[in-house]
Amino acid sequence: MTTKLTPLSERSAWKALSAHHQKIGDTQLKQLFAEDPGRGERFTLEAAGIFLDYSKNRITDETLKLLLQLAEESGLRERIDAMFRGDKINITENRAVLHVALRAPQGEKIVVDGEDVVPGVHAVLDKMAAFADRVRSGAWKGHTGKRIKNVINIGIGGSDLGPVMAYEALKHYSQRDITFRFVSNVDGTDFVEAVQDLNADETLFLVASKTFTTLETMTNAHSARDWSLAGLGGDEKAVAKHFVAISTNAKEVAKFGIDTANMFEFWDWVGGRYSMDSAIGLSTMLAIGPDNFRAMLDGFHQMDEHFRTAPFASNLPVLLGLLTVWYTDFFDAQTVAVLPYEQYLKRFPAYLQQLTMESNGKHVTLDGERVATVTGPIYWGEPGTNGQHSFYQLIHQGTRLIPCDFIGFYKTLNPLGQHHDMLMANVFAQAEALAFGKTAEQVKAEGTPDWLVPHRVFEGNRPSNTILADQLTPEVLGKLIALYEHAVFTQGTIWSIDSFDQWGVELGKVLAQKIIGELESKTEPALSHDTSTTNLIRRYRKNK
Ligand SMILES: O=P(O)(O)OC[C@H]1O[C@H](O)[C@H](O)[C@@H](O)[C@@H]1O
Repeated sequence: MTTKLTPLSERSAWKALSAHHQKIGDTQLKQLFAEDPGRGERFTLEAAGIFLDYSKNRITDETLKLLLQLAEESGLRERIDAMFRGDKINITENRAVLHVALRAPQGEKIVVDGEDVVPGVHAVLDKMAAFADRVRSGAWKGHTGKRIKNVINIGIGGSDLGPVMAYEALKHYSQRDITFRFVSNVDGTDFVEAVQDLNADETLFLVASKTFTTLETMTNAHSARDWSLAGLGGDEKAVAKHFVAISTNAKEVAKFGIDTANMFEFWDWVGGRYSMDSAIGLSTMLAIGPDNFRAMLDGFHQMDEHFRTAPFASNLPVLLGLLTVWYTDFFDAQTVAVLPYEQYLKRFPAYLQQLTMESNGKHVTLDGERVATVTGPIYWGEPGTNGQHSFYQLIHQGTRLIPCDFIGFYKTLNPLGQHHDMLMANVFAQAEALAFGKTAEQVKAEGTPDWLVPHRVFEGNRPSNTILADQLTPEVLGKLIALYEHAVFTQGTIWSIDSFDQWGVELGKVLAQKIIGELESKTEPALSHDTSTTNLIRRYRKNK
């Protein structure tokens, strides 16, 4: 970093926000709505076909003004420009951060190390499309001449969560005569269960790994290779028809035994958790076809352009990101619940967990100083209405403040009687109940005995966003994901952290490597761990 950043707590907007929070922090949403009849319409924003109602947040016009000022003071504009320009803003890995280039239309120019990366992106997309067409049409044959009926993606983290989420989200558009499965865990059960009813001669494995060195993925890929060869008469030549690789690391791909002609490339400027729209999305393209995949990319791009060009006050990802900072740092909210009222988005919260928490789970600033404020909240959630019958109790009546993002669609992909209206009624009802609650007077007026009244009171004043879109199409999915990607970027910029590295995952990996040897050694290993770890290892060795 060339210029040293003003520490967050010394930025004038931050100080003003602290004072402002003292003043309005306890103000009730009920009061804010009563005082301002236009609030429910004014605090909304529609862009790129995504509608956001943020009126049920504990904010006033002044809060918004100060949050937007904080974005300016934190250099958000410059950071956005730097990212889109291909600057190496991932400073700890000295890398550009260019997931936006993955959806840049042909003809756009984004230069990294003197090279325009956009033509390469489109060359890979074309290669993926040609391959996907062959597999989907049956032109691509397995080793024994049969068509591919099963596709198994082997990957973990960003090489799994994005593909699974997108496959589930876009299942409506998928080719139903191909079975898709996803193997990620190094627990052998994951692989064994995924293949137990499949024939090797009809099964294609996609080995997805940015580094192609990840322990879990390589272990699963080797087991897949053994399983394939066993089912195909042990002929090594079969590998070429049943394995393709998706990676940035051609050397390791070749070492594994996959012909690099069967490799779909991406680049070090694509972070794992930002890679589901790169070649890592090959399973998605195989499922929904190249046209739908391109429509998804177009959706991403529309949100990218909105984020890049819209003034902050009318910028969806900026507002979403700033509101999260507001609750995390001033209300001590530790989590954000993401609640999609759309069954197809059932894996969206899990996907967002890596996107948000691996990005902003950081405790040092870009300057290497310990942060002075709290950073990345915990994201979690389940699709509605299921969550309502499980954990919503705590959101409504517990002691914690949990800001919620409700996500819903005007139209369902599966019209069925009254189902969709019922589903959406629940979105609106939950947000209303959280915000406005139910007073003791109201409870009493219903004839509730006095002793029961406190139990039945809803305090309200629980904030939420409601995000609405037309229908869950590939394009809309792209927009939604980009919305969160850029909201995470906005948060990371305010906190002045590197949202694009993930050093926190390293230590456990290194220690596990050592312990694997200790668990497997034939002779009693000399152990030099703490007494707890030593004891656990000994106990496992004795009982395994
Ligand atoms: O794609 P790979 O190189 O196999 O990495 C898979 C995942 O593992 C790492 O540990 C990181 O925490 C993730 O960011 C990454 O997505």
